[in-house]
Amino acid sequence: TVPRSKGLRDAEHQRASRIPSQFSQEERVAMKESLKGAIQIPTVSFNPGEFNTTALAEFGEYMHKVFPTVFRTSFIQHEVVGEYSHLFTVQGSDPSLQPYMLLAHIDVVPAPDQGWEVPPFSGLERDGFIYGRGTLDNKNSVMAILQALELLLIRNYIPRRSFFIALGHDEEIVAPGSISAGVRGTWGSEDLSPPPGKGCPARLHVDEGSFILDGFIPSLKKPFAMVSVSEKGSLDLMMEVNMTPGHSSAPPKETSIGILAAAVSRLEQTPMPNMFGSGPLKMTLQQLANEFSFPANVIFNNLWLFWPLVSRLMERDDITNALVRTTTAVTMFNAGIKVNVIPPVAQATVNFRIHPAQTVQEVLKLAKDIVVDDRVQFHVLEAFEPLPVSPFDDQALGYQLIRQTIQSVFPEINIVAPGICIAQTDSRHYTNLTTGIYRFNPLYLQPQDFSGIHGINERISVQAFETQVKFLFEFIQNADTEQRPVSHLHEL
Ligand SMILES: CCCCCCCC/C=C\CCCCCCCC(=O)N[C@@H](CCC(N)=O)C(=O)O
Ligand SMILES: [Zn+2]
Ligand SMILES: [Zn+2]
Repeated sequence: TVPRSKGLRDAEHQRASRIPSQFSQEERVAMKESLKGAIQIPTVSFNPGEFNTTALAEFGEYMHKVFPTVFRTSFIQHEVVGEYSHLFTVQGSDPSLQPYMLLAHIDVVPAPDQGWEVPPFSGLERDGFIYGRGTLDNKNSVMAILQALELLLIRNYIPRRSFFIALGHDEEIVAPGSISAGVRGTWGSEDLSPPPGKGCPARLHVDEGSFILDGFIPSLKKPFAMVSVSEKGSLDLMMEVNMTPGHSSAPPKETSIGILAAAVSRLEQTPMPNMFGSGPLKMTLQQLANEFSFPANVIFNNLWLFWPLVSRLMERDDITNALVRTTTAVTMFNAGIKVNVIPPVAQATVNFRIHPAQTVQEVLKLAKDIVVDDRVQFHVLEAFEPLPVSPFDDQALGYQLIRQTIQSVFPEINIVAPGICIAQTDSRHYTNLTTGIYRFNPLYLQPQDFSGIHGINERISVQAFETQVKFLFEFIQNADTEQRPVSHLHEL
């Protein structure tokens, strides 16, 4: 008999053992209640080393409670890393298949009650939405990943391809990241080659960092899925002015506050150069070109001619502006000790998000050239370069797995395009592990929803969360493909 081709056997195997992503009403109610419970635990991270450790510990116990099958399955190893991060190793039946990693984070940014329609840690459901800090960034992913795995295990699923689930507790802190440090600790130090029996380090990461984008570009009526294949760099710059304090009844021409305020104002009034045309954005727009209505479709199909117009139009909106340049955000200003004392010191912190066409050093020099005042001292608090672009061609197995799952779970979406994450994610800590780092949250995002991320009234629809669980339920099974990276195939 003629042996079946591996591909055919693989497809047949996939179909034969496929578990349909259909959930009972009881399971659907349980999953949304589990998310609500997660939101109610205030796992806030404030500054390096400043976390709500009580809440983080409570969250660890909560996961055991709502996902019992995950924790009692023999081929799943659970490790606590850095006291409050969690690393799950799900051992597949075919150790020859390179594993992948699903990333999410447990911690959330603070959320003062002010402006919220419901208390930010209530997890209340209103009009089909679950409200709360972390519903989009990023407890939805934490809970969806574990929920999908729990539902698969209940249905006697055994993965063929191993995978890791890394749930960090300090993603919102701009710092080395405990879970990635913990992964290094688990798998070995620098080269991240694991000790024997630990399996290969992951070759594909899926993390937060993009969505199915709906309504972000005028004249693009249809939503499209943008998979972030890179992310911007970041520079946290503290500027400081020191002066001799004194009695405010005889003030100098300029105080430290006045000098620094003028410097900060110059930075705000002098945007960094528009870098449109370099980086993933142009690829994103070229893939979208035919989705635009006339005359936009002509413009986006001829960016060689119309790029000056497009780059100017993208500057008008804060979010698309973030795609074409390094952004400058003055986020902190501290000065003054008393109303009748000349302030001895003024400090301001500026958060730059660096466009992939620039480097930390270039931005630092540009900032100094804009400030042009030797009385202003520059202190770099934290900085990292824009990330490399992950492969997204037809041979990039990781990207294609995501695309395949998007098309099966969101059949109405006919464009999946590579893009760049305008924010940062923990995935940057894994660049020495793999080139296959992708950022995608399988849910629709509209501009008004984006304002909830780190803002007020962050919320996710019950339907969107259920679909996110479905996506992961499908993705984990899709990853069981036997396809292996061969010479012309990128590693996972
Ligand atoms: C051409 C199409 C238009 C594209 C519009 C993009 C819309 C925005 C989409 C996604 C943005 C991602 C936001 C979610 C991820 C945020 C992750 C986060 O908050 N990270 C923090 C932590 C930083 C760190 N760990 O160092 C941050 O970025 O500050
Ligand atoms: Zn996040
Ligand atoms: Zn965040």
